[in-house]
Amino acid sequence: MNKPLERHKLVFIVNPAAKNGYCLKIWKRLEKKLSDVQYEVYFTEKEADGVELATNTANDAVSSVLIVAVGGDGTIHEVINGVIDFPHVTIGYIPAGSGNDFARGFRLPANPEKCIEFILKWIDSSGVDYDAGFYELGNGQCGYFVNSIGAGFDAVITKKANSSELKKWLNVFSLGKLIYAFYLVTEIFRYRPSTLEIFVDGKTKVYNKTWFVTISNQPYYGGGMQIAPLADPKDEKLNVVVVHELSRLKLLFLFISVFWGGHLKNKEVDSYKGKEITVRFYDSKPIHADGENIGETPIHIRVCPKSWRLIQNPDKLPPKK
Ligand SMILES: Nc1ncnc2c1ncn2[C@@H]1O[C@H](COP(=O)(O)OP(=O)(O)OP(=O)(O)O)[C@@H](O)[C@H]1O
Repeated sequence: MNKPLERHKLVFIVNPAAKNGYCLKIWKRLEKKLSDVQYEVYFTEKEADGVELATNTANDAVSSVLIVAVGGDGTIHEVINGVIDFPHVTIGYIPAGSGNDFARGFRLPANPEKCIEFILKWIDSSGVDYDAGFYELGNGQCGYFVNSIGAGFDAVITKKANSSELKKWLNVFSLGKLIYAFYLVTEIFRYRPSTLEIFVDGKTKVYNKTWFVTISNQPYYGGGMQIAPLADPKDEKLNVVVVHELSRLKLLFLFISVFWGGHLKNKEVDSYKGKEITVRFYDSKPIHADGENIGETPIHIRVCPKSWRLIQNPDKLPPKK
């Protein structure tokens, strides 16, 4: 007989389309590891299903529930948007997407099988409370993010990558994350940097010829780039990084140094922390939240301290910055 869990009801929300359909194969392998555990599983069928399934699961649960998202950063983004501030919900995550920056930033195992073992090992622990960010666009559209928000050039790259046929082919060889590098090189000659006005906790800063600004809860985005090495999802602040006034060639080199966080040494890169941020470009620019395109600037953002809980190895938390 399947073993009932002590603390939690266990529910999986699987995006079979993540990693261009490879996620479903990953799930079939994971099922074998769950043969003596009681659980429910739901599959997303289209965009935003993850939000609805997570909210319904939280509303239906009579007591503590562990909701495990299986997919990429878009899937965990949707699941957390569905259950933020539900005190009886704990989140688990199994990385089965192309980029998997959430797993990197929150120090979860990169291998899906290792990750399910990890979740089953820590399932009856209390979990760890983390911050999220809340955003609101000029048109009133709003939501939460757990990795980062980016406005400007990086959102252009994300937009291209998300609708790319090439990404499907790269995913066949597990190289899907290279898509960001590809569009970085092709779009750098088209993009026009412009003036950014940013309000952080009551102070205003203006940057000329700005390529992009990111507001991060954890350090990684774009498939392993350490854009905000100082971001800490437990410090009740968000990390702003502005890249401005540099040549196209220097920007290319800067993106290489982003993989180890070396870009912060450049005078054209400004990094600081804040709790409440408004971003306005003189001409409106696209925005992504956790790698999903959400609209255009202006955008207002604030930190939501300790607003969701993650199943985590208490000895291996993201380092304090
Ligand atoms: N059944 C489905 N068919 C098509 N799209 C879906 C389905 N279920 C969810 N989606 C959408 O798939 C999108 C991408 O999912 P996700 O980000 O998890 O995978 P990925 O793009 O492969 O990974 P990553 O974001 O880590 O690169 C999400 O925006 C989600 O709304």
